[in-house]
Amino acid sequence: MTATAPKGAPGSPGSPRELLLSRIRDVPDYPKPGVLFKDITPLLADPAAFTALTGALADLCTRHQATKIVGLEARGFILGAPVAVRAGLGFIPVRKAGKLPGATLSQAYELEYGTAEIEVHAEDLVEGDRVMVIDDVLATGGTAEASLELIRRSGADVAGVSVLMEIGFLGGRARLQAALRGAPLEALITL
Ligand SMILES: O=P(O)(O)OC[C@H]1O[C@H](OP(=O)(O)OP(=O)(O)O)[C@H](O)[C@@H]1O
Ligand SMILES: Nc1ncnc2[nH]cnc12
Repeated sequence: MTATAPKGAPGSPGSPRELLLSRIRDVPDYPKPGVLFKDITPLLADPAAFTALTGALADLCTRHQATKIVGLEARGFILGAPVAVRAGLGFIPVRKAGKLPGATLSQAYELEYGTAEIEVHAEDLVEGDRVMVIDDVLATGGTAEASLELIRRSGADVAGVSVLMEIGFLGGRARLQAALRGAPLEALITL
């Protein structure tokens, strides 16, 4: 007799992971030669997949007792806002520099080439908050690392970082270790 994984088991056909994976489109050489871009727009367009995704991320927020959600511009907004609604938590946007009207905390970080800067409204995160960072992709980890610096500088605690997918060979997990200070980094899919 041949053993088969039950429908819905992790990694089996029909599992939530397989559903999500099947809705991520690979686009070679975008936005520049040599990059395999992971396009989530097919997943966003599929209500069953989008619902499964936001439910899984909201469960992580509940499990880690988050009290606020930070979403990283721009794709982290698309995921983080419905996750916040599902988890019953407030949503805090971390934006690229120059987009927020109030007093901000800013953090510069290294990209593959050059530097970038992200900001959060200073009043949005305070001591006592437990913040879950939500994004679609963890690649080199530079963006997530800068967001953790912002959260720590605000006085808030980090409940974790939760992403749809981690591109393992780019080393983001190792880069984030120090900034996580033991908080969990979870990816629904590791590539
Ligand atoms: O781990 P890293 O190497 O920092 O890369 C991951 C980040 O890159 C992408 O955002 P991008 O800056 O392309 O912006 P977008 O969401 O506005 O497309 C992605 O949504 C993550 O935020
Ligand atoms: N390969 C990739 N695909 C989608 N988003 C990304 N952000 C950083 N690297 C990426």
